[in-house]
Amino acid sequence: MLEVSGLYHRYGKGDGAHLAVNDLTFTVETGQLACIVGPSGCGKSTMLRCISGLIKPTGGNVSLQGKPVDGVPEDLAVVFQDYSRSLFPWLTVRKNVEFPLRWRGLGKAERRKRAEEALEWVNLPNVGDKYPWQLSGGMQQRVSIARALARRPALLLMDEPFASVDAQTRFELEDLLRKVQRQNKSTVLLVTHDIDESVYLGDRVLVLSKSPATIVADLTVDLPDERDQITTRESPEFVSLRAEVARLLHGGAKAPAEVAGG
Ligand SMILES: Nc1ncnc2c1ncn2[C@@H]1O[C@H](COP(=O)(O)OP(=O)(O)OP(=O)(O)O)[C@@H](O)[C@H]1O
Repeated sequence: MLEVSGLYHRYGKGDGAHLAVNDLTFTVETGQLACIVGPSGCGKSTMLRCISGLIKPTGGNVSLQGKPVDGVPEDLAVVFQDYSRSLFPWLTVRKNVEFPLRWRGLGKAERRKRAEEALEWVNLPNVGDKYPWQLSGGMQQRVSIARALARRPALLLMDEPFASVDAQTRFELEDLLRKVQRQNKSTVLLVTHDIDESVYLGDRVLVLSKSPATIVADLTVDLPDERDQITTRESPEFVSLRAEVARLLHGGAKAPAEVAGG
């Protein structure tokens, strides 16, 4: 579904240049929930901006469904951390979810149907007529997720989507995301700096180095598909994987053969 090859990005030129992303190579398969975890400031957002076509990388290639990404692809949706700035406060929740569908040429009835359906997926069937500012932070982020899913994107990119909500809401949103992702067989690439979250959510965890970001490990999360915030997090497999990711993030190297994409 997604192929990233030798991705490299440098901001600026000459003495003031800053290398943010260095030679990233990985793929994400259809229906997979892949998490990328990396230290603060390592270049995660830069990588996502390159993948989403918002910025043109200095080097390397990104392709989605076999087509090179050059500009923002129609088949891609992004959910950002800051839900309060991504929803339009003057539109109702339903209109917010319908909004991107207008540009896909869908008629009014189809837009309405898709918006209602997506709001059901995120357990918000009765808030269509409310405005975003009448909802809690967690509910607003669920609306953002519904808006992204209503487009039925080939790839959903999520940039620290649960970093601005309280711990309890974060757990609820994590479970909701896994449920909806499984149900719709969505392909998701989620970036986080939270080790536990990456292991709990992911089918895979890609670990990034300190700046400039490069991949230090690509780990398969061998946990049961059905996950639970208490029992999964207590399981020996979870604890061991979390320790492995923490070790890698703090500079421990992994054997080259275990690093996907070289
Ligand atoms: N537009 C820009 N111009 C110049 N430098 C930039 C720009 N955007 C980001 N950087 C620099 O590139 C590096 C990586 O930034 P980026 O935001 O991609 O990291 P991040 O891992 O997403 O950070 P965080 O975890 O804090 O969100 C940082 O040193 C940052 O200062």
